[in-house]
Amino acid sequence: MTSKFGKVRTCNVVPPPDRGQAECNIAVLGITGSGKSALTVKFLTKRFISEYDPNLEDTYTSEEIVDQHPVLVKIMDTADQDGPVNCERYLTWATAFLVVYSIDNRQSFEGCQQYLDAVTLHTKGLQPKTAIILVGNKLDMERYRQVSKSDGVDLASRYRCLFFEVSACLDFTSVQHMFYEAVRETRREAERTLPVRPLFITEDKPVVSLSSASLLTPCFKELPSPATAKLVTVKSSRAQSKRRAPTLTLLKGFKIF
Ligand SMILES: Nc1nc2c(ncn2[C@@H]2O[C@H](COP(=O)(O)OP(=O)(O)OP(=O)(O)O)[C@@H](O)[C@H]2O)c(=O)[nH]1
Repeated sequence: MTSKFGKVRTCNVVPPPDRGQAECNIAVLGITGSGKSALTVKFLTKRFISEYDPNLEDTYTSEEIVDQHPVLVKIMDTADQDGPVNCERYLTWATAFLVVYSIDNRQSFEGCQQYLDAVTLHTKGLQPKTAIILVGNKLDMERYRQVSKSDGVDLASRYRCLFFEVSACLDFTSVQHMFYEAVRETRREAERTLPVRPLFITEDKPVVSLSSASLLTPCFKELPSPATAKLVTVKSSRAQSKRRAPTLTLLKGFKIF
């Protein structure tokens, strides 16, 4: 078929996105002491914080560029004292979950299952699917390891989720990669579930870019303009009744290496 634009053919492509703000809400879960705060802070600041208030539960917002596309990453560093009991606050909020255990603590690994159960039960049948990542933290504690890597792999495959072993006190890149994978998984799922409808496009020049960030849904849309600097903000979720310290003491009360 020809037209005044040249040769035309019918293709199935994803419709152009609406231009809004790309967001990815990541909830970090796991039993106390597994390293949720340390991983969150490492990702946000590239630093390892060794002392913290275990009762804090905060949500952080950071402007990131993932695969050349800007995204507002929101991270809820949860503080469940009794496992996933009152977990509606993050189950309904998150588009991705990091379920963290410590490789030197078998109990923390066993504790992961209740989080994985809660998340998979809540997200069952949801479209787009929710990204879930199992994280074995404290990789630097190899000599005290109580959870083998294959145990982690097996658990992850049982719940069909991604799996990483990292350390909050070693290299930043692998921690960043893990958070970025949560963003990518959310993106991929958003793309996968977009309705496909036929469009006419010319063969002479591309009309619609099929780059990953151009295929976005309302839960994951593009930022209007690229972010130039990393901006991290902190917001109290006020979800945790045991919360004691004010949010903005985040970096004041910590030892930073
Ligand atoms: N060696 C080592 N220690 C870590 C690592 N990550 C965290 N820690 C330490 O483990 C302890 C618990 O870390 P947190 O990040 O506070 O753990 P959490 O899961 O947030 O704990 P809650 O806030 O109580 O829920 C702290 O003393 C951290 O310094 C790690 O990768 N390696």
